[in-house]
Amino acid sequence: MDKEEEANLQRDKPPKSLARPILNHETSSSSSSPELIRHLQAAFKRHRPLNKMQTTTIGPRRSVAAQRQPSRSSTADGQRPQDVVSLSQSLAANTLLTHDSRNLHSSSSAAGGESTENASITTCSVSGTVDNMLGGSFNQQDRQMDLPKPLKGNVDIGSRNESVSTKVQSLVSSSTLTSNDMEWDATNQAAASKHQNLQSVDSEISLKSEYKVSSSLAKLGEFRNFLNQPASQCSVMGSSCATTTSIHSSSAPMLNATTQVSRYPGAVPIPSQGNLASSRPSFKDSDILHANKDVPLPEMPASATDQEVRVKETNMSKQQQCTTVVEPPTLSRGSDATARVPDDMLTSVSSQPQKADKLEKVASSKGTSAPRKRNYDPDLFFKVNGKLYQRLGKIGSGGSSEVHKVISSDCTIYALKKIKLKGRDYATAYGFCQEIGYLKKLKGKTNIIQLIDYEVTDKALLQEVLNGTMSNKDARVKDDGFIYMVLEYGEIDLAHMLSQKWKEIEGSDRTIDENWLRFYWQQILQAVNTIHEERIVHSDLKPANFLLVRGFLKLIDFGIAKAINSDTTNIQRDSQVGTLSYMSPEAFMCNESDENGNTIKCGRPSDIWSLGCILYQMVYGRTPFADYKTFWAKFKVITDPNHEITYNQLSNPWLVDLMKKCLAWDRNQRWRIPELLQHPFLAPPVTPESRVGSSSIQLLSHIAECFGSDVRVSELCAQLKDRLRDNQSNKRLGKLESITEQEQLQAYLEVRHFLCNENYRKTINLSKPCLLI
Ligand SMILES: Nc1ncnc2c1ncn2[C@@H]1O[C@H](COP(=O)(O)OP(=O)(O)OP(=O)(O)O)[C@@H](O)[C@H]1O
Repeated sequence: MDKEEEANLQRDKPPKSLARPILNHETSSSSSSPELIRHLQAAFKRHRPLNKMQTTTIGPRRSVAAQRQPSRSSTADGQRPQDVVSLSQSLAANTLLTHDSRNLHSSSSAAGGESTENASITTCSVSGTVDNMLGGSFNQQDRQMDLPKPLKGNVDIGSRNESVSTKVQSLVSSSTLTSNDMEWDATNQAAASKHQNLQSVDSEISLKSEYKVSSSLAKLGEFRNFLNQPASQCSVMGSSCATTTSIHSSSAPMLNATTQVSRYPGAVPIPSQGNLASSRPSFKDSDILHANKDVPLPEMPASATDQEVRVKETNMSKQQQCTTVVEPPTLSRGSDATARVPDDMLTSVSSQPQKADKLEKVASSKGTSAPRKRNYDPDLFFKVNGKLYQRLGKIGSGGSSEVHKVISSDCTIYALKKIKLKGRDYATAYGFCQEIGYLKKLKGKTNIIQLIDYEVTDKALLQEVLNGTMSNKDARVKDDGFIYMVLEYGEIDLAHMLSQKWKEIEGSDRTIDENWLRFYWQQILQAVNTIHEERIVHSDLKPANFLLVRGFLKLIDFGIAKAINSDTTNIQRDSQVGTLSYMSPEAFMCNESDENGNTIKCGRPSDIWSLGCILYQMVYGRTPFADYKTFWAKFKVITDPNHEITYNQLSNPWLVDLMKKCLAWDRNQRWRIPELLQHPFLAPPVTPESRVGSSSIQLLSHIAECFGSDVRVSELCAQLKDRLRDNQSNKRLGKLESITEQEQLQAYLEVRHFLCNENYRKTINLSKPCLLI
């Protein structure tokens, strides 16, 4: 943040009563990890000093502003926090590091680097708590956390297009174990697993009270248990990687996961392998979204239906662990082991969950204040519908949520979005919950981030959202209510890609590569087209909301999206929404009356405006209103129909035209996406003449370059170019149109035709024309 912005921030600071409270995020594991272990870990993190791994990012995201009220909003949104994960093992002196591609850009802000770029306004309450105009909330983001110990290896995840390289290597070896208690016997995995579960439960109490090595050992057991239970070998698609995991059980269990960049279109199927595969439905087979509806998943029967009860586990959970006998998977020895463990074996709880839950319900209905106990460490895991997800680090915090990078039991990387409902009014919570509805609707759409699983702990709220009713309007959400969304993982967002791109360009005389621009602009258009076709207006389109997944952009964050009623093309909002720099004039004036007395509404054109701002930022490295720093300055200039946006001259005039088509002040003048996809910038009108002529000319230039030292060749090429440019010649070349798909070949043939001319050849002493071409 530069000084000027800082000054602006100070100036515009909202009164305390209006300031958005800083989200009270759950403490990460780092806060609860034993001090001693931390020191040990630090000693082994040779290349990365501990202090560098922890990033503090100032990043207010969206804010709510009363209409026509000055709003304080600022951000350093582009500052994607470090996504550094350390799966460390102090005891074994091994470290597993996850280095997300975002890490590469962690210190960079979004393109343009404007602190106000992502200052935003969001709907806080459908019922209109817009007075809670929010100022910047500064979320400290700690993307680092330590994982249990007996792991060795390293993870290096990067986005494909941004030098993606993903490699996960983890090794669990008995040699890393220092305690007999923890020693793993491949022939007795079930026993060991049970033993470790007990240890982890026992250790939970000691973890909270005092830092002991033994508690870490328990955690270690817990994590090892977690990883060990799924498939002995699985191919996994998630994020950008295909993961192959094999367990070598000849001497000790060895988990060797290699994750490589791959390009798998579509959602995230997990191919089933092994003799137990049938017991575990793939994502394709089972509609995970039924989890909270009519059809319960076989792998998460009762535990999946009542998270509230589950998190209030009493000592029963311990009992469950003691009484549950989980047969270990039949692992064939050697690297080709293909047995797959059903997910319901993931936690020992799931084998007898109903009984436990019932007992617990009884206990709680009698008012028994049984101490809460889980059979997993909440600092290390999230549990969604009975499935555990290991935390790998915080990816980011939005205005309303925190998003974590997690790994599932089958070694797939996901993003887990957690929204805290406590303290929110019902309507706001309802709005958050609607994101699930939209993502469900968009299931299977390849350019939308896919919802893998979800859980809303307030079942009544979810039911209302799914039913499309809101009878409980005045109620408040239950205490400790959470929404969990397990999402496809995106490696890097467009804001960071742009930032990176502009860093490369800055200081050179290069401009943005047009093909790069076309490639991503087309994907952006297609993603937004997908939602517009589903009658959804996103309302918060910005580079940070496009994530790169396996090389393709996908749209995220439907937190403030709205459905368009079937009898209209617009939506009506109760508050202004969006991110300031990308907000359309009508979004600023939503619900006000225009000069004809009509209510101003937002619809698809509002999204088109935002797309125009994104394109402008891609082209120029800054948004169209970047010079206007404060809310009021932006408001004034964006809502002024006479304001002229500055377009610096570009070599391709179509590009300027395209931006103008999106950024027309009058929303009725803006082009729709199907038109934009046909715009000459993306689909240049090619006449046969220009096609053949230009290709030939290019080829000639190339020839001239190759024979640069030979003046005669240069001269010949120059002559040929003139001939090609000649109208007569072009007309003749146009006759070759029948093979239009082979432009290069045509060009080649044409040039060769000229060079076959003996007179020309003579001038350069060529006996055979093919020597030249
Ligand atoms: N599926 C995902 N994969 C990777 N990162 C993600 C994913 N979903 C969200 N994120 C990261 O977390 C951040 C916050 O997520 P999201 O935008 O969904 O939350 P929000 O509370 O609605 O935030 P905002 O206020 O920015 O709209 C995103 O900017 C993105 O960096």
